[in-house]
Amino acid sequence: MQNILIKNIKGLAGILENNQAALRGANLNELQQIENAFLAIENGKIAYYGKMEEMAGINDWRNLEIIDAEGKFVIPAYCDSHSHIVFAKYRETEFVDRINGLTYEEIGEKGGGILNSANNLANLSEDELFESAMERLELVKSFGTGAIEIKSGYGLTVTSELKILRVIKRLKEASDLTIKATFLGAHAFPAEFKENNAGYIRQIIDEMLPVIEAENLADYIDVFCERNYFSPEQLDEILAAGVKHGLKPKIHVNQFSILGGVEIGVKHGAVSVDHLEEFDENDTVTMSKANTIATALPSCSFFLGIPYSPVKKMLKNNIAVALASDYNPGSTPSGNMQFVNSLACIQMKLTPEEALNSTTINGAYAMELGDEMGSITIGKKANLIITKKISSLAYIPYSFGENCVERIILSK
Ligand SMILES: N=CN[C@@H](CCC(=O)O)C(=O)O
Ligand SMILES: [Zn+2]
Repeated sequence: MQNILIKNIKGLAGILENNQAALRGANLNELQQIENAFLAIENGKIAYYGKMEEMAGINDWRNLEIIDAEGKFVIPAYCDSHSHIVFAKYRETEFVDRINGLTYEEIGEKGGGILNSANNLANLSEDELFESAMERLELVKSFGTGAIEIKSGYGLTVTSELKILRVIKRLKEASDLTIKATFLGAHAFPAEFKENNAGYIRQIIDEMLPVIEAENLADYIDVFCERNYFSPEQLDEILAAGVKHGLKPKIHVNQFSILGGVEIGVKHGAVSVDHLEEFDENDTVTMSKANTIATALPSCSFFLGIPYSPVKKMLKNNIAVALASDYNPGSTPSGNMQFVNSLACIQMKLTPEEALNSTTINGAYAMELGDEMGSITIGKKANLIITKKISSLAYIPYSFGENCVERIILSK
């Protein structure tokens, strides 16, 4: 990567030195900023930054791309810690079904939903899945995403789950985004295991996990713990097996109902527990004492018309909160993290600063990438957004639907 000097930056925001963990409570509202700044990138890393008048520090001007960012902001690229972007087809017919009165849960019960996506995916080749997922990665990159977690979960057979994870492994190599892979074989019970749940769980534990470990196909294990999907007991069993195979949990819990999944995730050392549209006092107590990050997915609430996760209350209780897209064909057909910031402010009442920190540094920690990216920090990877000319940082969530990103700089 060529060395880069960005000069005349209107506002360099998201500066964070000497930080070692996800931000909590009032710290999430702190967004350190330098006006009229410069930032220098050497060998893909943030080498120096400061006020324009301090720019003399740079001594090697050879092989240097100079970017004039007058009127523009430089912020960390978004870290999207929850997505399902390897899928076969969008599901807009279910969208129309919902407009006509069916609920997301009723569509799932009729064999639509996740099972529909699994049927669509079964016949596609690894190459076809790779091509469409690469296009989605380019799309989210254009909206400012620099790192993303991608789940399997639309396979639901040994062959198809491994196929998806092999696609994600190829994406990790081919894309300039930083990618983490999550095994979500426990996304739904396939129709043939409807009466024999234990049989499918045996496939996950005895046939999928050993191959995943042997081929190093995943970083995390996920389970959709929900009524009609996986019970708390099944969650417990699958997480224990995943941990034995070296995978840390990052799980789907409390989307529609509270079944005790948060506590089980924390017990197994989950990096994050995700969704949390439903969240009670027990969950609050558990999460305020845990290192586990609470990841909310406001675009899913927006699209399905379900409650927004009570993140403002979580912040008051000192819980580490991240926000992610949940990009998938069923509940969230968008991976636009600027829109996530808009919903965070408009619907969840976060400040623009809290929203930005939740989608950058805390998103990075929710993928165990907090030491490498997610903030403007000397020595971190230069994963940055240069905005268009905008009046203030609050303009980004305020101008929902607009793309405020002019350029994204990424290094892996
Ligand atoms: N809720 C479970 N999984 C996905 C949606 C899956 C689908 O509808 O295809 C989610 O996180 O929202
Ligand atoms: Zn999800």
